Amino acid sequence: MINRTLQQTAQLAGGQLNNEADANRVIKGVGTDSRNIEADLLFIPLVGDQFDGHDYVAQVIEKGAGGFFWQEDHGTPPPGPAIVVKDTLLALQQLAQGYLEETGARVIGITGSNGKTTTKDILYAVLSTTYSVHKTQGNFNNHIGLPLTLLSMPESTEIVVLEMGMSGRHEIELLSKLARPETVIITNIGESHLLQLGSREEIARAKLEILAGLRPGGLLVYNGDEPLIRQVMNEPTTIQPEGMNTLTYGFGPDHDDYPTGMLFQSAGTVFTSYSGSDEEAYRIPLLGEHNVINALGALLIARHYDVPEDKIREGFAHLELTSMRIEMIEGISGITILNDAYNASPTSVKAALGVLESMKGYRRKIAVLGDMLELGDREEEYHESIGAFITREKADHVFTYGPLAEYIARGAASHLPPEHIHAYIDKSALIQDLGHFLTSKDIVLFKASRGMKLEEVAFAIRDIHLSH
Ligand SMILES: CC(=O)N[C@H]1[C@@H](OP(=O)(O)OP(=O)(O)OC[C@H]2O[C@@H](n3ccc(=O)[nH]c3=O)[C@H](O)[C@@H]2O)O[C@H](CO)[C@@H](O)[C@@H]1O[C@H](C)C(=O)N[C@@H](C)C(=O)N[C@H](CCC(=O)N[C@@H](CCC[C@@H](N)C(=O)O)C(=O)O)C(=O)O
Ligand SMILES: Nc1ncnc2c1ncn2[C@@H]1O[C@H](COP(=O)(O)OP(=O)(O)OP(=O)(O)O)[C@@H](O)[C@H]1O
Ligand SMILES: C[C@@H](N)C(=O)N[C@H](C)C(=O)O
Repeated sequence: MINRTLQQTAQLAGGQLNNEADANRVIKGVGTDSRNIEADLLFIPLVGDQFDGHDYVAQVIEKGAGGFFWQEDHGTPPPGPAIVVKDTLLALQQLAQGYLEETGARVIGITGSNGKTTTKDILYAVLSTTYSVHKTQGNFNNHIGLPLTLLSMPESTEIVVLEMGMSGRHEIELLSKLARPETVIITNIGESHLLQLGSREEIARAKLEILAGLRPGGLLVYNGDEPLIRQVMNEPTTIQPEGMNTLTYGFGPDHDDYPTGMLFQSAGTVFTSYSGSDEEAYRIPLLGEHNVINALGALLIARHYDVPEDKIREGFAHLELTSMRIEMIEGISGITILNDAYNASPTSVKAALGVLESMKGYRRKIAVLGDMLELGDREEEYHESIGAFITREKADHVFTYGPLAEYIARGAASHLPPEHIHAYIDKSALIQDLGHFLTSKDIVLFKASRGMKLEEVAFAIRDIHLSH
């Protein structure tokens, strides 16, 4: 994490030290929440929708904070190690950019509608076998989270892997220009945040903003099965760096890397892929075709960074995936849970149902699906189409949760008999009925948008069924 004097910090952030006597105080790390501030941290008070961080500066001084930013439009700063800035958010971003430049860490940026976190975790595992690597923690992927990620980076970091998220245009452009990546990857173009963007073409344009900060001669790796990426890349308004190189991955031999075989096992996937001249075999502790595709993207980048093949396999073997991304929970009562409840969009729900379909040897397959949010004015149509996608090979029963998910139930009637379709609005009723419904050797998938907090149902079922 950043470790600088207040004088150095002020220079990096474009601020002014309020008291020269504080010039040589040292800050070790930054924080934006007074409730988590510890001694020596730099407190950065952000002005948010609910709170103004400036109201908590006195508290952080009492806690022994190493210093704090103070936005100049908030009047005179309270006594203490203050750095006065025009805008605390901009100062956070500028400090992060300056620190990144001083460390010299090489930047890999990841964006896409689905798979950013998964691909980040895969890349981190593989690159860490060979380099000192830092990565986005959790889902800190926006105009606040990305700078905080950079400022938490050890000085010795060689490569930093940054998730770049968006729910509107020009958000990724800001992140890319801040981080100046040398390599970027676009995982896919789905439907996430369609409400704000209006079309998949606009989603693609938002994702291609990642090229705005790509260094000259930089590398773009992308999912070649998504035609919108190449289409938008070739639009005259799309910013591209001079000498940009590209690599594609996906299904089929017209990509730089593609799977030639996949074997789905109970707790992982074995796949062979063809890249350049050789066909190589790998195993990932992940489920689903979509995670093979995520792994292919990471493979291309790992080879670009000269990670030896044996180290790539070692990285795959030690991969630790962020929770609630097709997370398998098995228990002594014989019920298996697939917790994929972090978020949901039509593309990712179809991917998850594909995983359920590939699972063999279970008595019944049950899909518990909640509302998919932020899909715009065609949301009901999207939900009904997911229902119609559920064949008996994918699920024997479907439980829906939420008002939009009732359209999933409606669509499910295309293939499932009415007694196999169960719609709920009340979470506790769902927990109770599902808890009684599930029996040994059932496998149950949970998937819904973040706002539905469907993991609460998954954890309740776990606690009912897997603890005894
Ligand atoms: C600014 C901030 O960090 N807010 C967090 C805070 O929100 P809350 O509403 O409670 O407070 P305010 O924002 O009003 O507070 C202002 C500051 O005051 C601090 N403060 C408050 C009280 C107090 O007693 N002391 C204080 O110091 C406070 O800490 C603020 O700094 O808490 C929420 C609950 O924990 C947080 O969720 C909220 O964080 C916001 C949303 C945020 O952006 N956090 C980033 C660090 C981040 O990266 N969060 C990611 C999620 C990012 C995300 O959603 N990405 C999108 C794509 C990008 C969309 C883009 N348009 C966008 O706006 O994000 C995606 O789809 O992935 C995460 O946490 O996972
Ligand atoms: N390549 C992919 N194609 C389709 N769906 C995917 C893909 N990768 C992951 N998913 C699905 O998307 C869900 C979220 O995965 P992940 O967190 O990696 O995506 P993300 O892009 O980081 O999401 P967010 O933008 O919300 O942070 C997973 O649980 C899985 O269901
Ligand atoms: C939480 C955010 N990353 C996201 O994915 N939002 C959509 C709407 C979801 O939760 O499905």
